[in-house]
Amino acid sequence: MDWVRSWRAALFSLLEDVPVHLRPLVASISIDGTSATTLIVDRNTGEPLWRPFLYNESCPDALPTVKSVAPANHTVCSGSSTLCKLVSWWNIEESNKKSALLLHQADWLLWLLHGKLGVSDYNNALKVGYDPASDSYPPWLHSQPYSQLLPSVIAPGTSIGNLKEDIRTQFGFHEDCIVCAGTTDSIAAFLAARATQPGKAVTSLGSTLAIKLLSTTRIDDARFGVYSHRLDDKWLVGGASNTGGAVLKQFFTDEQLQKLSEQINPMEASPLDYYPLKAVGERFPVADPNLVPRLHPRPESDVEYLHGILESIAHIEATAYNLLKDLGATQVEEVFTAGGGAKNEKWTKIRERVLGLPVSRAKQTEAAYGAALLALKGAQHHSC
Ligand SMILES: Nc1ncnc2c1ncn2[C@@H]1O[C@H](COP(=O)(O)OP(=O)(O)O)[C@@H](O)[C@H]1O
Ligand SMILES: O=C(CO)[C@H](O)[C@H](O)COP(=O)(O)O
Repeated sequence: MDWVRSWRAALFSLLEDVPVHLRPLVASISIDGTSATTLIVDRNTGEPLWRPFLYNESCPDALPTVKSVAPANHTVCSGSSTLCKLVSWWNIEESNKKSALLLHQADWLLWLLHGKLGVSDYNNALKVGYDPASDSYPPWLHSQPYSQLLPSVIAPGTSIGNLKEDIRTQFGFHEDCIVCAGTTDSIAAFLAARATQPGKAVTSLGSTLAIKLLSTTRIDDARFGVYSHRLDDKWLVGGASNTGGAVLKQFFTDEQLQKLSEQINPMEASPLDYYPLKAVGERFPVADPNLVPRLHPRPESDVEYLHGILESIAHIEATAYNLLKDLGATQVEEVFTAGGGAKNEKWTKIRERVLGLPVSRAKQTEAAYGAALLALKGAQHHSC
């Protein structure tokens, strides 16, 4: 799979999809990307020098080096962190080190639109080691030879520049249309839910299960895959589990999920106890690269099987929220749901019972809506 080509093609096909009469009205554009999806590109041309490292890839070979330079239990001390991907590349690459630049998926796609190479945002840059509290790369990272690859970092939603002229004229966008720094996919989902009070949380039930709780305290603990993203003057505390919709997809189509779910009684606890994963390895609330999926015994009834999987994922979610409480985050009061799993009302009821909290579908469940809100913020700020 040529990921980079397909991402570029998807971006331009989306621009094509904007109705022609609306294009001149677009004031601002932003993009969210999958967190820790990492590209090493040529700093002059922007062309990839290496295949992209995907968000869920692990580079355990780099972990000892990273642990030797980073503070204990720092977010980068996980095999799937962006920094481990960078160090892994640095250790195997011979020739292109001087001309290389690191970008995240959203940074690179935004660069295609604004043309200024080397800009990231402090959400995407967290897992490469950027410190959003001091708004800088820490000295332990700056002193490493591979720090020369790090992009400059600005706040999500900040205007980077105007939409490139060739794209503007090709598609008919306005000459004042700006391109703003983006964020990660699950932060965009949080923004889409418009949860603004500490104690409000968003669980993204997409291919994976990502949790974000708005907290006044910051918590980072790689032992459990817990980290905090900055959201203005507060913290989005949470983590991402490898469980989620991708596991459901292995067994059921979306139509089957809908039909089978209708037959589940969500008030009844399933006796089945699974740890649903697509492959070996978990990030949060247990950080264990060797955790083995548990999806057996499989009952004859597909309804019972699905009930067991949905309930088991709800238990992982409950463990995650309890862990955040134990580590000192603001107490969770209410959970909104985003992503493909948000439409499953039976699952919402199961989760409400297991979590002991009010759970509802977010008004906007698409991360792209959150990216659009960031673009709006950028446009408003730009015009002031
Ligand atoms: N009715 C449903 N109940 C639970 N999960 C569902 C349902 N319909 C779709 N899904 C799951 O939603 C996931 C897709 O959600 P989406 O947010 O688009 O994922 P991604 O994280 O890949 O963007 C699929 O993995 C699918 O199994
Ligand atoms: O698993 C994921 C990819 O779908 C999560 O969305 C991602 O890892 C969450 O990262 P972040 O908290 O940095 O947004």
